[in-house]
Amino acid sequence: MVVEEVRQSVNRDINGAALLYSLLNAPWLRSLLKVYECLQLHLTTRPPAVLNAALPLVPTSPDVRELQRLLMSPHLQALLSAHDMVAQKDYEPVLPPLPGNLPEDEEAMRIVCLVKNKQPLGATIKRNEVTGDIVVARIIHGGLADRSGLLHAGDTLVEVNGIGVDGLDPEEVIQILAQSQGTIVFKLIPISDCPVSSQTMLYVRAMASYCPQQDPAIPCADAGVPFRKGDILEVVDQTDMLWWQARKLSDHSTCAGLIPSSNLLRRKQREFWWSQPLQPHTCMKSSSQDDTLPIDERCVETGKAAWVAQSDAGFHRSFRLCRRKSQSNHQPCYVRCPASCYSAMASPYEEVVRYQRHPEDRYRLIVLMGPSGVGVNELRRRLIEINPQMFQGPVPHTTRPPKSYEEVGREYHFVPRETFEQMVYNHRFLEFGQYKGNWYGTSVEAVKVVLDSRKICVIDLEPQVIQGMRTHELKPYIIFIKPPSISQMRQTRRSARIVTEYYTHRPFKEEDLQEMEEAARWTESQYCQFFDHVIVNETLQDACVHLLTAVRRAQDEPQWVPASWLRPESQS
Ligand SMILES: Nc1ncnc2c1ncn2[C@@H]1O[C@H](COP(=O)(O)OP(=O)(O)OP(=O)(O)O)[C@@H](O)[C@H]1O
Repeated sequence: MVVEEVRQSVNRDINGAALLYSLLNAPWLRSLLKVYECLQLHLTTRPPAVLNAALPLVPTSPDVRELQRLLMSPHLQALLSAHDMVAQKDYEPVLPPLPGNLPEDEEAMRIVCLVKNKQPLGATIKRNEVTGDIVVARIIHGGLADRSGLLHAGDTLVEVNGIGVDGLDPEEVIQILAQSQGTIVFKLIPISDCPVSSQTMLYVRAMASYCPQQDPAIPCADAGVPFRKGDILEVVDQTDMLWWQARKLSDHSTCAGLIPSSNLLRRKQREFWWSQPLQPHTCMKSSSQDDTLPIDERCVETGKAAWVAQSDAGFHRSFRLCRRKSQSNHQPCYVRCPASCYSAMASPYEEVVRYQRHPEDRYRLIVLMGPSGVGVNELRRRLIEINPQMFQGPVPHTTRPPKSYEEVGREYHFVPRETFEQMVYNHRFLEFGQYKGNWYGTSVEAVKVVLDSRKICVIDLEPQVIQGMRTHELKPYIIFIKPPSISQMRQTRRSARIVTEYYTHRPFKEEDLQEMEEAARWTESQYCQFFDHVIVNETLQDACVHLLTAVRRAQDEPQWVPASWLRPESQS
């Protein structure tokens, strides 16, 4: 502009010196030059802080330099720019204008507009039995209505999308809601005392399965959360005595749903149990009644050759009850027992917490379980063989006299019968049984000895003993070894040998495979809630790798465990 002005002045033949003088004296040019000088100065020297509060912002401070660096980093710049984009966005659709015919007592009314997207509304309604009004019964945690913060349980509906709900059934109101597209406009009388939400953050493991679609008592089946035994649930609201709100951890859903409260589920379990035909609980029968059955000494004895050879490696063929039934007419107890003869009725939800073993803590006990013949012993043996310095089995107790090649405390702890009985009386055995007049058992102390020696104790147990061994002392990590499909077993078990009742090894027969599959299915249906991990034993090599990985995870990664294990006063 200056140049242009001078050019025009020259064209008009005006005294150039006078013009230049007046130009340089022009206040705007002087100001401009001052600004320029200041900028030049600040390029070389940093400005001092004007206020004391601004002192920490002087760029020489390392904090400020770091902040500057952080703010300049591309991902933060991207975040800020994303924020700006969102902040400037005009949201669609535009809500309709408020209805003109607002009632006189508009103070008591509230107009709520919600934009319906693909999610359900997340609220249930019911009729107030006394007044006949349609009221909001429940707001589902994390749902559309909850996130709006505008609807509350107890609000009385007056209109939905301009249609008065007076005299309508809740089902008819639901129809209006279901048919509405885009926005839903509620006219409602808000509840006077908005109840304080009693949101809890409780994690539980379901000990029973639940299907809302099959429960006629649930207030709204669509709002129900189906779950299976063993699922971890995050309970977010226990306000209602009967229906809690929870979400399944595996669902990654933000919206919760309805689950029966602990008391209600227990009641449902009991009702289900009583509705079942009466069946004898053969699993409760004392094993000592029949000396030929309770313990199959083949399980204890047949591994003898391998055992002695490998005892340096710390491997014992473990002691187990009733692994392979004899040729008697006894049915295995699982055929007769109703599914509900276990503890789910006592506490259908088990409170759980995330537990990560501290490197200084004892290792968690590793428990392998599986139907007879599936390969539990084989996998245990291989695991110990891989690293005998790390893995070890507990030494069992017996009342039988030692054999010539046996060493006290190596193969067995040989104890008198009275001692054994005293140990039984004091609940010192995880598992015990009798065979041919002698008692055998695996004691808690034997397991603790291994754990105290900073080794990982690997043991195989029958599922019936799960309840008793789930203690904070042992913190067992239970791995279920599952058979693959029968056709895969036919392939993989071609050269495998099954231990039979006559001290012999013979090839697997078709009925062995079927029995194994059936037993696995039954065990899983009854006990899957206790399984921390399941390994399908198709090929031994793969199963071994999976087992090693699972054992490492159990010791080094966070796992869900019963909350009672971590309470110091726990007597679990
Ligand atoms: N994945 C597999 N592939 C081939 N053979 C296998 C596999 N797993 C196990 N076996 C073989 O099957 C036979 C039975 O295994 P194992 O003795 O470990 O069974 P178990 O589960 O301990 O049952 P039990 O206590 O009744 O003996 C063994 O000969 C074993 O080597």
